[in-house]
Amino acid sequence: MAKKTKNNKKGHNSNNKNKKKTGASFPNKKDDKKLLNDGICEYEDGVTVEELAEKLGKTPAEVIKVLFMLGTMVTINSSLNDEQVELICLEYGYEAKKVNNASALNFEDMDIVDDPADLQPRPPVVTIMGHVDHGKTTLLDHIRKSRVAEGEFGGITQHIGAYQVPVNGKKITFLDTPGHEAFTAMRARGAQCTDIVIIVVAADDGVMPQTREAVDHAKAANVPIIVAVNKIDKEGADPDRIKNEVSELGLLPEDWGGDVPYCNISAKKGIGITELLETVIIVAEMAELKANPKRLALGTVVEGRLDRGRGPVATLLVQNGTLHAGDPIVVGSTFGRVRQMLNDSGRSLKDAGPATPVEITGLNDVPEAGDKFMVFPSEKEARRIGEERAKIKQEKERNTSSAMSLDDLFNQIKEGEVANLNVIVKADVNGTAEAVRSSLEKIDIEGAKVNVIRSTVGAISESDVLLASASKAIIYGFNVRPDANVRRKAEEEGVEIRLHNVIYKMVEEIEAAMKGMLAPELEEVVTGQAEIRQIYKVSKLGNIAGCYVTDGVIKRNSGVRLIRDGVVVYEGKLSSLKRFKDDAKEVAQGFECGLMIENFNDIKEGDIVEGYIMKEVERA
Ligand SMILES: Nc1nc2c(ncn2[C@@H]2O[C@H](COP(=O)(O)OP(=O)(O)OP(=O)(O)O)[C@@H](O)[C@H]2O)c(=O)[nH]1
Repeated sequence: MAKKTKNNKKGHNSNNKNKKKTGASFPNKKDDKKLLNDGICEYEDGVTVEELAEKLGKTPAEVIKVLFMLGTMVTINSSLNDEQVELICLEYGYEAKKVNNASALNFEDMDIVDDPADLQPRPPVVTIMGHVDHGKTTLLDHIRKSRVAEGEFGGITQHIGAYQVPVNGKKITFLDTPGHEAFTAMRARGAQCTDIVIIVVAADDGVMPQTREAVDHAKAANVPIIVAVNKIDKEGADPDRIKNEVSELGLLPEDWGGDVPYCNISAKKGIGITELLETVIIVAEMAELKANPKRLALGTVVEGRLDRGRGPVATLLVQNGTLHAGDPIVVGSTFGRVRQMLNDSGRSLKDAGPATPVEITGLNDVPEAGDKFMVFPSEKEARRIGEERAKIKQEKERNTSSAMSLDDLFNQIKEGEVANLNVIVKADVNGTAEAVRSSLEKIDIEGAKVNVIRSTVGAISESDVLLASASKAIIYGFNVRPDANVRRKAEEEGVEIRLHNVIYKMVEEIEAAMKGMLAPELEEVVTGQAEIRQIYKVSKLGNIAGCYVTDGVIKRNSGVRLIRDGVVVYEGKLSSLKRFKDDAKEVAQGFECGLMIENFNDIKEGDIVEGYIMKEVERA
């Protein structure tokens, strides 16, 4: 993002409702002046006397007088029509130019083009990711504390969700929530704040599932990666082995001819941290990160919370421009005036330039992490746009749309919108995951290809759903299932999960979708889940599962599958379902039951029995 800051959030179609009256023009004071100097006065539909007067540097009374002289009576709050605006502008020697005001309302989607002369280098924003217990928090804490020792920043650090450290006269901004969940949740909301990702891998452990996930997420976000091999102080630590393992994830070390820097560190003992930070600076310099400190600020919410005493509090990361105390601001669908602005040492600030994290108060409501913010020239305008956005948000929430579904696919291919279908594959065993990946990657229909962004072994997790949502991907589960929470999350995010157990059928399904020939769909409806709590061995019959229905209902005649640790162990039918001694047609949530699965005896306590029926559904 060197010369042009563009947040191109696809799929965020401009909505007619967004084109309603929003008041004065695009909020860049400097540009406003320039436009006036060039002899042009930009205005929007519905501009009021007061707003136009402000733009022209006149008092409302002067503007009212001009119209009065021309025979029209208006008040300070009257909206002006095009002819009236033109007459007033003419009077003061300007040409009136009407601009579409939808852009100010959808400021996330605006092309922000800065004059190259205004651009200045800015600090990088860094996120630390890696497997559980590999030392992310220890590393973040160590870096945070070390800067206190440097004395430059001083004071006690506050946890506001992000902090800055000085390194050789430059600064680095760290986002303080380690792990890829937060990172992906932000990305899913269209917020791309991270410039560099540090992947932490423990030298005594090596590449683990979440290491892979973190690498997938960083790659999907297309940001430079630095690998920090941590815990090198530990006995048995073998940094070279780790380097080998990590490089197999497609992160070829610099000293092996690749472009990924590796740093050996001990977050606990503070070994190698200086080198790591210096590496961040070098990578940042290569990325030529720049911003325009002169424009009105815009950026992203890192955290939002309600403080009892102070009201809504938000941590904002300024990504371009400079935020000033007192600025009128729209944050997501909230608005206000920056009342109090604190840095990560709890110090009050008047101004905050690009890549600075600040905690502010003064908003009318609590925004969400990942929301975008933008400063506007007047509080009135901020209020109007904030209120309009809140209305639109409510409407959107009422008709949630899906991230991507097979049904959408053909239409989008036809319209040339989709060149690649992003897919996440989760499978029960490694061989299958690989086989599925390679079969899918061979599909090529009408130039549209399948792009497998993740293919791993294990149950479908919330992290998969978030990655799918962020990358508009479909999740394919191969002999694995999402649990009830994950299914709910997928519904919330509008992510489609397809479950299969035969590879060629899955390939056929995708090909059919791409060609627009999906057969009437049989949709599986999960009726409920029961947990096996006890096993009764009956010599003549086999194993009876003593279950507790945890969700929905288990029906006698439905299909069932046995799930162990998220993996489907068996699929079949029930051979009996009983409540106490009596046969039951169905048993509902909160009740106990005894059941047997036809031709299957290998049940264990803690296994989940999932009941499902197949229902034919019309395609949209
Ligand atoms: N010996 C040694 N131990 C370390 C080092 N870094 C972290 N640890 C220890 O490893 C454990 C896990 O560290 P955390 O920083 O909590 O790991 P994390 O990656 O943030 O873990 P989660 O927040 O659970 O994902 C703690 O007991 C740390 O003290 C290191 O460089 N050397």
